[in-house]
Amino acid sequence: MAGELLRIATAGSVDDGKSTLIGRLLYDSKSIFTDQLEAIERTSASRGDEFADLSLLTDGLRAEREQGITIDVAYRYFSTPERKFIIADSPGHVQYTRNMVTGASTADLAIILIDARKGVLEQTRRHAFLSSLLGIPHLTICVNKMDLVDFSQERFEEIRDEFVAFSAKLAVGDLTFIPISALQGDNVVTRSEAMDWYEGRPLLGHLENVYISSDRNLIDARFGVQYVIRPQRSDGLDHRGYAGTVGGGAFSVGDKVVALPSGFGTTIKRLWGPGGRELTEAFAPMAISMELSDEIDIVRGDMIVRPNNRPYVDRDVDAMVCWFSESSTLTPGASYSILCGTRQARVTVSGLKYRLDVNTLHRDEQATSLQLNEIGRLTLHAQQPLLFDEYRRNRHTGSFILIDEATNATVAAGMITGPVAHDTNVVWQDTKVTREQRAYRGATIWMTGLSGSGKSSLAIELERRLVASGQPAYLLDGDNLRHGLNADLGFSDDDRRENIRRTAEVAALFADSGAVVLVSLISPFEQERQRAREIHEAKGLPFHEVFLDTPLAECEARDAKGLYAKARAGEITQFTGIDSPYERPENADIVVTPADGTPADTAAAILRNLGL
Ligand SMILES: Nc1ncnc2c1ncn2[C@@H]1O[C@H](COP(=O)(O)OS(=O)(=O)O)[C@@H](OP(=O)(O)O)[C@H]1O
Ligand SMILES: Nc1ncnc2c1ncn2[C@@H]1O[C@H](COP(=O)(O)OP(=O)(O)O)[C@@H](O)[C@H]1O
Repeated sequence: MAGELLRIATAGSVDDGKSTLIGRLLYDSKSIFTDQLEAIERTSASRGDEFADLSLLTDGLRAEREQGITIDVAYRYFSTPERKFIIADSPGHVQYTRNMVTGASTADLAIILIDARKGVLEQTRRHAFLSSLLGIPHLTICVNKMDLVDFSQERFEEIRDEFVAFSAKLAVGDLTFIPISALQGDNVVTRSEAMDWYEGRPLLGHLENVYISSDRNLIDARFGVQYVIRPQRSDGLDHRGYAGTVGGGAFSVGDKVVALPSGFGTTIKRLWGPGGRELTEAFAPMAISMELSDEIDIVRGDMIVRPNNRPYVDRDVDAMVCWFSESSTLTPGASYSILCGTRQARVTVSGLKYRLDVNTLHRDEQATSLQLNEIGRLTLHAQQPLLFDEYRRNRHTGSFILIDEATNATVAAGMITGPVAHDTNVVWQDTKVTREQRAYRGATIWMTGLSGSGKSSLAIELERRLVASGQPAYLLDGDNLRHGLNADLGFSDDDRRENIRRTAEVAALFADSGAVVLVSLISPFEQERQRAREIHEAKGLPFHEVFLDTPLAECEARDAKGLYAKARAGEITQFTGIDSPYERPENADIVVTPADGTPADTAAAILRNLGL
């Protein structure tokens, strides 16, 4: 735990004693330079104050830093033998929401100050709501100025109970209450003798011990490409690499990865950490660079992930947004540039669902715009697919900013709720006939492989044999579906995904009716094949994935349709295996190679194998 970094956000109004508290933490943990300290003591003494006014320290520093900074969040650093700390101090004045959203979005813990005399105020509720919206895992409520209420346990408990009653409505993770006097130092760094009824740790002890390791998302490996490093012979580092920040999980040398949105698969060859140190493993939130085993086309804004754990790749997102701009308002139909991870795209506000009153949590569904500091739920439509997770799952890959293209100003920060949910007014209609009552039990046999790998030949043979044996069977061939159901789709990655999705849905309907469905579709993407399986399994239908593992060279030599020749000549583009990816199945139920013989031989073996 030693040396682990804790990011702290503070919230409170000017009078709550926030600056004094921060000053006290710095002062008592001996992180203030002596000369600065003396100056403060002199000023305080000249004012006749009994205690050194520590707010002078942070306020002074802030004033210096603020020049030219539009969003004024001051960061203070200090450390103890246990931990390192960064405090983002967002001023409590009118810009509170914007500042807090900016300063607190990466915080592990938020400190909310309550004046013991005043109790829970509207702004306390607002700060608690923002902390919960920002997904800050730990919330520490410091009931300050306890010296002014005679260190009363009763008053402390009254405030605590009131806050707990309110926060029950919010998604607050870990909640801690500490009675303090920032001015006199009670329960800040050392235990208060005046409040022996309080049995918990003082604030600093709490900050040193709060358990944060399990807050990080260690499961979803995410690496957004920030820069492409090109080979430069002069510096000896003659390689192509990708630099960025690990936004979740961990990556090791040798890991299988895919680059999104292209879907090209490869492995990690080398990793470097800060200062060019070579690593065997890198994890969030390290800034690293990565070299891959294959020269694949990756650009800034792409994301490197594991094949079996991918973010959403979608053009439509549903999000909570905080509007930052003083000079403009957010209205549906307006377009902005979105920066989501390292990816930049053009988006249009496709809908404003409601504006949220942060004080009452009331949702105004009649709202038609968002003004400065207002928060709303909306949908965005991007011109290119975005790569994202839900904010509550990953704060790094689930957040974004909106930029005004005309002024280049950041006008909003957003937290992604998820991809846009489809029409929720549609209810599943159950029918009266159960699968058991039908004469035949259906299933889907899904053939995947390169063009020319033998999918259609095998599927035709399977269908012929099944029908001959009296089993209803039906062939869904990619080429044929593209003449009708999928006539609107081309061969872009997105269109192929939609092609696979539709075909999987139709296959599941046929299978549900009792037919054995033979699907013959290149279906180049692992995630969509997996989705096809899930669509079947959700309905209790057997799904068998058959991978026609015919080498590209062999498919190209066959070239029954002359398409490879055309693709090589550049007459057709996005051709699978040539300039469009094919992700080899990781979990196929059956793998067929040319050595297995004719389609008739293979069909017979498969039917035997499946007991059909
Ligand atoms: N650019 C490009 N890439 C791949 N295939 C192409 C392309 N253009 C046309 N064709 C022909 O379309 C057939 C593939 O369609 P699918 O629906 O199976 O493809 S996919 O699953 O959506 O990737 C495929 O049929 P098969 O050869 O039977 O696989 C091709 O004949
Ligand atoms: N097992 C096999 N051995 C040799 N050639 C085959 C085999 N299966 C298919 N072929 C031939 O390969 C070509 C492409 O087959 P096809 O079934 O149309 O593939 P796909 O549907 O995957 O594009 C055809 O000329 C076909 O006769």
